[in-house]
Amino acid sequence: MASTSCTALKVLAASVAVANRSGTIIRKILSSGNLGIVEKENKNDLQTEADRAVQRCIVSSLTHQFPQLTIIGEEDNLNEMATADKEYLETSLAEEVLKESCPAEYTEAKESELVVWVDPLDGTAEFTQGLLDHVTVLIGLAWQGKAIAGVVYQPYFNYQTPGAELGRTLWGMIGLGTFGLGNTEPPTEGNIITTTRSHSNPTVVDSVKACEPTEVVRVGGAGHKVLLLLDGLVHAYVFGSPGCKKWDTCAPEVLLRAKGGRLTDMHGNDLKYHKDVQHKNTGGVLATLKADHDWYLARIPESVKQALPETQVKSATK
Ligand SMILES: Nc1ncnc2c1ncn2[C@@H]1O[C@H](COP(=O)(O)O)[C@@H](OP(=O)(O)O)[C@H]1O
Ligand SMILES: [Mg+2]
Ligand SMILES: [Mg+2]
Ligand SMILES: [Mg+2]
Repeated sequence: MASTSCTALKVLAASVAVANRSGTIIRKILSSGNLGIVEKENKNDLQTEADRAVQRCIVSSLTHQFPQLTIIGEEDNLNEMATADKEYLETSLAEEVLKESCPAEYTEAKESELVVWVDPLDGTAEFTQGLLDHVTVLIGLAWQGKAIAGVVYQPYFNYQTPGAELGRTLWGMIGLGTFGLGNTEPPTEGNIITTTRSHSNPTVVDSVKACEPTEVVRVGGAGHKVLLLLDGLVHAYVFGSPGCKKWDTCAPEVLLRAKGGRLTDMHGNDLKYHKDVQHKNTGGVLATLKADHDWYLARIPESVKQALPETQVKSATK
């Protein structure tokens, strides 16, 4: 099989398997009733036992199988202990990924050149408030500074539909496509914009307003907001703030771009995912699937752009 010699596809297959395993961990912790909530930088920046356990699971599982990867996760101080964490070791590879052929441009990508951006639980604020379908697990793979593959796992998809299967896995690779989706056609009328529910500020408000929405959908999670685009429920995701990080955007960006969409900062620049890049997406986030991305870019006020400088990379050669 062509895929067996493609490291990027193998790492993606392992990421899909471990993302599925993460769902079991998150659901078990929520049903235990003890979320172990910790405030990080401020009261709007929370971490739960699910964030910690899932990061340990993902980092230990990927490190065990691919020791030369660079893995950068949201939750600090967990990576070292994760290598010794046998409880959470997931070593399977997702067959549905392995059966695909590696796009020619990635056959040369070496394990030591791949950077994996991990958000063990995106939408933590909403998770603690019981808005469970806002939660996703995000694992994105970057090579030569570009997002090339990723998985978005939504552990509580369908949780309000009795009898329906709980959870869904969406994965993709640039050049291969996005898998696990249904309808992606946007609403035929209006200009529906999704943005943050729990991290708003004046530049967030100004950028949304300038894009002339007919409706604003305020929900949690960068992953969840990109799923709204991919499910054809909104036209654009507009976030005029430096609060989102590379682990929030890497995997969702792949799923969008592999379907022909775009995800840029507020200046229209592509985001960079080199291992030594600044973690914050300082230029904000603008994402579209079928809508005219440049139309939204043209409406972002100069004052917002000035407040959101482009992200710096220490060395763009890695
Ligand atoms: N001002 C801010 N401070 C900290 N994190 C922020 C932030 N703005 C956005 N984020 C992070 O970006 C992600 C999407 O934010 P939002 O749901 O508000 O759109 C969340 O990821 P996590 O839930 O993984 O921490 C959130 O924490
Ligand atoms: Mg967080
Ligand atoms: Mg996040
Ligand atoms: Mg998170």
